[in-house]
Amino acid sequence: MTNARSYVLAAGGTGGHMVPAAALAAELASRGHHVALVSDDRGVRFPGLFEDVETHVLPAGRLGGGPLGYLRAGRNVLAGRSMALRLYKELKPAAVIGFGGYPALPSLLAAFRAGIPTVIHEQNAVLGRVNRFVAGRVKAIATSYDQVERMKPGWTAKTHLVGNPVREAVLRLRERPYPALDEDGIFRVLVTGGSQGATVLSQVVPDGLALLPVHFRRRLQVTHQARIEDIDSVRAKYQAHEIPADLATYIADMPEALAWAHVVIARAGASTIAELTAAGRPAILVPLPSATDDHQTANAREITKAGGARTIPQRAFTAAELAKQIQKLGLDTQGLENAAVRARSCGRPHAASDLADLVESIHAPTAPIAIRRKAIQGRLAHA
Ligand SMILES: CC(=O)N[C@H]1[C@@H](OP(=O)(O)OP(=O)(O)OC[C@H]2O[C@@H](n3ccc(=O)[nH]c3=O)[C@H](O)[C@@H]2O)O[C@H](CO)[C@@H](O)[C@@H]1O
Repeated sequence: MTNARSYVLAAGGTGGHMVPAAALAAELASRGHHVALVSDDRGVRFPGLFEDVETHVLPAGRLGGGPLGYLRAGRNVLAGRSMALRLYKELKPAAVIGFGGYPALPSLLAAFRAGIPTVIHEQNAVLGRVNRFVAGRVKAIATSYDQVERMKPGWTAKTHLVGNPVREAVLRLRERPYPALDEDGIFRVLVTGGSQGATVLSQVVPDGLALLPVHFRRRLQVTHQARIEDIDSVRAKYQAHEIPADLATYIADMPEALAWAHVVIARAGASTIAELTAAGRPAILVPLPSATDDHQTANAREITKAGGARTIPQRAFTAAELAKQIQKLGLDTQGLENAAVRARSCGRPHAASDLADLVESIHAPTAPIAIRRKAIQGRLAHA
């Protein structure tokens, strides 16, 4: 393939950064390009995402922790940048694509130093810290929402709305109908707190579901992702309430869990929202209040406004409130199906291919190796 290029993807360690990076890696690989991932220890080991991708761990630093913390972080960033420069000599990437998170920073700084074109992708409705730090110097900024807070007017010309790429298996759910729901049939609830789980969902959801009238409670089938330290108490609660529940600290096959869910109770992490809107699943969202710049509340806005989700701030997320919301939803089959359609209407199913198009359009100042060689041979032939 003459236009095969090498690309480096740089992403932080949480699922919110790694999942879209994996979706772009798959899309670029399917176009014949070579892709390498640069991340931290956590990122490269993310379950089920990068088995077929070349991975590199670089030191990175998280800013904060007083003067000593900053010093340590600065040292790590510089060490990571030097290692990335050595890596680029070998890989000769046509572009470096950052997905935010501190582990992405050294790779982007190295790309600036080496004159390699850069693209950043922002998953959230608020530009994250690392992306904000580098946004002025990158060639293109890809966003997931129409409205992104913390952007500067000077960046508009290089900003492209592509959406937040999801896994192929999630995208396929778009063509599957909302699971059949009849008034006395099984009602499936999926509970997920993002890649790290969320204690508040474990504290509130089992007790909230237990408050439902008995005929509704008997219809419930729950899949609940809980943090390791919470899982035993969550299991005990569901058993005590006689609500059938499958529990996991990490749901390995999230596309399948989503496929069957009638309603999803979740945090409002960027990939969770992208998956709900790709598949079209109604949701009750409880944004993480401590998220930087309250970005999860911002992420939840579009799907909530469209009528595909209800957002409950964590301070108001009580068992009684949850029971009220679930009962309202569960008793209105048509309303739930409408909410599924509205959630789906917010999806951006071409995100991975639009982002790959953008990346391919950002050429390195020099052409890819194969083409360059051909051009030199051509020039020699004409000499
Ligand atoms: C706590 C925190 O700081 N979270 C941030 C983190 O995402 P965080 O990883 O918490 O959450 P996201 O919703 O963005 O992504 C979670 C991903 O993990 C997958 N998953 C999750 C649970 C599970 O059991 N199985 C599974 O496969 C989900 O399907 C999804 O693809 O980065 C996102 C993107 O910058 C932010 O929007 C989030 O606010």
